[in-house]
Amino acid sequence: MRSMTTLTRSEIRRAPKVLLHDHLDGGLRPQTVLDLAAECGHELPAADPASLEAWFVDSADSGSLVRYLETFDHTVAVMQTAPALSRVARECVEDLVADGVVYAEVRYAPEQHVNGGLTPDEVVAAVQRGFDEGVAAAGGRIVVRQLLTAMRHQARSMEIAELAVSWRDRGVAGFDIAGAEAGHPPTRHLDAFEYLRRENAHFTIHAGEAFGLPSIWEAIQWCGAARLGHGVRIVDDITVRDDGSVELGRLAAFVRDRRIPLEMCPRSNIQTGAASSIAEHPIGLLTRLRFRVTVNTDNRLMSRTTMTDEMLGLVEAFGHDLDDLRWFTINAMKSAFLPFDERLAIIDEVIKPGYAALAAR
Ligand SMILES: O=c1[nH]cnc2c1ncn2[C@@H]1O[C@H](CO)[C@@H](O)[C@H]1O
Ligand SMILES: [Zn+2]
Repeated sequence: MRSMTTLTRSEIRRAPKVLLHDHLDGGLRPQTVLDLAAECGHELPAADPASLEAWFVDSADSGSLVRYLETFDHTVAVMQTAPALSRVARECVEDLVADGVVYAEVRYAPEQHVNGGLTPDEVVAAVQRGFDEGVAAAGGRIVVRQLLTAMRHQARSMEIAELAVSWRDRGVAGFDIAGAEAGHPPTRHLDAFEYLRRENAHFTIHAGEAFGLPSIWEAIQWCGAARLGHGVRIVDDITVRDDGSVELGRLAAFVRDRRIPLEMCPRSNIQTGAASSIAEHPIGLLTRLRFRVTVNTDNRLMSRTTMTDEMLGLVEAFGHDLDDLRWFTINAMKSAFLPFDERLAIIDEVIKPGYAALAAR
């Protein structure tokens, strides 16, 4: 896997990338947070973009998911009007295009954006407007879809699931639950997941990040999740012996056998304490064991990251080459909540030629 010459940041940036796990309210530009806070009169912990960015990163660097999530109070507070939501969505697309992302599913919780009087439906419309503007300005270099998240400690998942179904042909590709994991098992929202299954709708579940195997097991075997948000704790069901041999427990074997995609977010996991460093992150083992691993950003603001940074970190820690990055990217595109023919078209017409062009240099 170690190539003769290590990939440079600029090569990785130019490589086509696919992003399945990115939070809209975790990816704002610091200057935008400042502008929107000034407009709505929200008080922030810092007054210039550099200090504000440092505040988000330092506060998120807490070693705990619960404290990591507290930083979202400030981003969510400034995303309460249609123009604010559209601006954040448009800039998100611009930033992903600059990062070399060719397909993205961006998630957020509509129920958190109704404090200014918008209905959840108006929230989704405002975000879609921003995505459409960003995609049009990028001249078709990216395809973007929304994932609607319900907060796992709240009780609005059924309503948000219905919203996802009502928007499914207008830019929403699926559904998710997020928020503090411990004490809020996915089965609390079983009615929403059962409804989505009856509707032939797609969903992923944040599971196995701050809590272990029971959460992953419920997400897959009770709720029917098509993908796992993070899923890092699946390593608790894998034994690596001193002689290097590996044994998978039944759940880990099921996840690998069924090719259940893992939406892995290495830098975010280091901040929340789910992993201690990139080199020690379970993504190394899971990649070696050929789980369906995908690489993601989670929260570009709080983790001061991009897809290029995430992949560069993996290249540095594990010696990955262009073929490995292509493997992560095709894994992700195969796992997208987009119709099969559209996934195939992006793989054949964008991803494969993009990597071939880079390899030929
Ligand atoms: O890594 C994560 N784990 C669990 N929840 C998260 C993570 N990142 C963000 N959110 C939560 O998802 C909401 C909607 O986007 C955010 O407001 C945040 O509370
Ligand atoms: Zn997440």
